[in-house]
Amino acid sequence: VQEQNHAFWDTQPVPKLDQVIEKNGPIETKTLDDVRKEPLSLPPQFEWSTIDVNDHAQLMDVYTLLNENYVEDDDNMFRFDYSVAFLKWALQPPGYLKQWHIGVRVKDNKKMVGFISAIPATVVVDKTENIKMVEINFLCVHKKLREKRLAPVLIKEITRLVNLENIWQAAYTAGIVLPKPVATCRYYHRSLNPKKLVEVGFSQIPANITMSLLIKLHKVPEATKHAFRPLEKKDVPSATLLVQKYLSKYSLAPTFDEHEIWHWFAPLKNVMDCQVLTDAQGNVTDLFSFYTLPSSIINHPKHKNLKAAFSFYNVATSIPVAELMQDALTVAKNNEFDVFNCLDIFENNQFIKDLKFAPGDGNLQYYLYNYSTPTKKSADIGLVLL
Ligand SMILES: CCCCCCCCCCCCCC(=O)CSCCNC(=O)CCNC(=O)[C@H](O)C(C)(C)COP(=O)(O)OP(=O)(O)OC[C@H]1O[C@@H](n2cnc3c(N)ncnc32)[C@H](O)[C@@H]1OP(=O)(O)O
Ligand SMILES: CN(C)Cc1n[nH]c2ccc(-c3ccc(F)cc3OCCn3ccnc3)cc12
Repeated sequence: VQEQNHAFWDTQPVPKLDQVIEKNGPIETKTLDDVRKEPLSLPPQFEWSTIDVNDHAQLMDVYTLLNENYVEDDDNMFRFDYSVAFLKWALQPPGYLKQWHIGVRVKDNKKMVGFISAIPATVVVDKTENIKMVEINFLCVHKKLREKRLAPVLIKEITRLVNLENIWQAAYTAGIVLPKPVATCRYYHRSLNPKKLVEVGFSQIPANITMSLLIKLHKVPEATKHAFRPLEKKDVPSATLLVQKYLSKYSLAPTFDEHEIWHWFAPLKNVMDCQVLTDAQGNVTDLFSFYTLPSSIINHPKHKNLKAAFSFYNVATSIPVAELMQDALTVAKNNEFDVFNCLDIFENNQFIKDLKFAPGDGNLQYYLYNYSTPTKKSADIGLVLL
């Protein structure tokens, strides 16, 4: 029995928490005529503000709002610190629309106090349904304006602007349980700089082992075992075929055309690392990728930031996946990352233990908006949201 009453989510086309779902399909069907033409009303002291991420000042407003008010861990010790370059990359994939980068500002002083974004994506559900949808991300309300029901207004406004483009489904993830998770995934951390992680309280030193032993236990090879090199534009055709073939095995996965592959996987300093192995014909046979997402360390005297790598998409066909990821750890360590994070999605359970990942303290829930589908196991998920 589910006691929770979700005053907003119970009005939305999402399955109830206690609903058992048998088949796939939209929950409601509307036409453009049903979509409001004017923006949702905000409380009188606020105004909508479409963010032009090509305008550095406006992008800085988004950066600052998130840097000060975005997702924290359960103990409020760390807060994600998405960089300016990361946000520009995340918000401007092929086909992006600037009207889907929505800010809320205080009318008097133009201070940004809210944000939500949508980017276009094609997501395949249960290997059969190719759905043109959006990925929703970076929902944020300033700490001083919490629990005033502003989030539902932001969500309804982005829904309206997406519907106006004749798109009726969305994918999103969150650390909290809402109606109704498509999958509940766990996250895992591989220490690369155990001394700093212990100093900042990210991890504890296990009983009766010394720091020097902890460091030794987490050593990674100084050089990769295989001849990985950064992805280049010439690799895009074969990398696209490799990634597409791999993702088609999963029950929730995106499709990427060549433009999207180049956008999401092109190496970008402090944002995206992607390295490949190729065969004698120059075709990509193996690929690892991870993104750079530091966290601010809240109120620490010595350390201000934790440099974290987050596993993105990885494909191994000529070597075992554990060797692919071992080399990814080496590249991350050599680039001064403190920790390498991944979820228990894809076939990640095949390397999480052997490569000494430790479980994190929470879950990441996957959601679809206006689409019913039977619950998936984590290992069925082939989609990564930033
Ligand atoms: C066809 C297109 C469709 C597009 C849209 C698809 C859907 C997209 C959905 C969005 C996906 C975002 C994905 C994403 O960005 C990745 S998840 C990260 C979300 N952001 C953060 O956690 C940052 C820190 N927290 C905040 O800024 C605020 O706490 C937020 C803004 C989160 C809530 O602000 P607040 O001041 O704390 O709360 P009220 O305004 O009073 O509102 C309370 C209502 O909001 C519901 N709530 C709370 N957190 C939520 C969350 N993370 N998703 C969805 N709903 C969330 C909550 O259940 C309640 O509804 P209920 O009463 O029914 O339970
Ligand atoms: C996915 N994307 C939507 C951001 C997002 N939103 N909500 C979240 C909740 C957990 C994770 C997450 C995902 C993978 C991972 F290895 C660790 C994580 O969080 C650790 C706890 N934490 C939160 C902030 N600083 C530390 C991401 C997110």
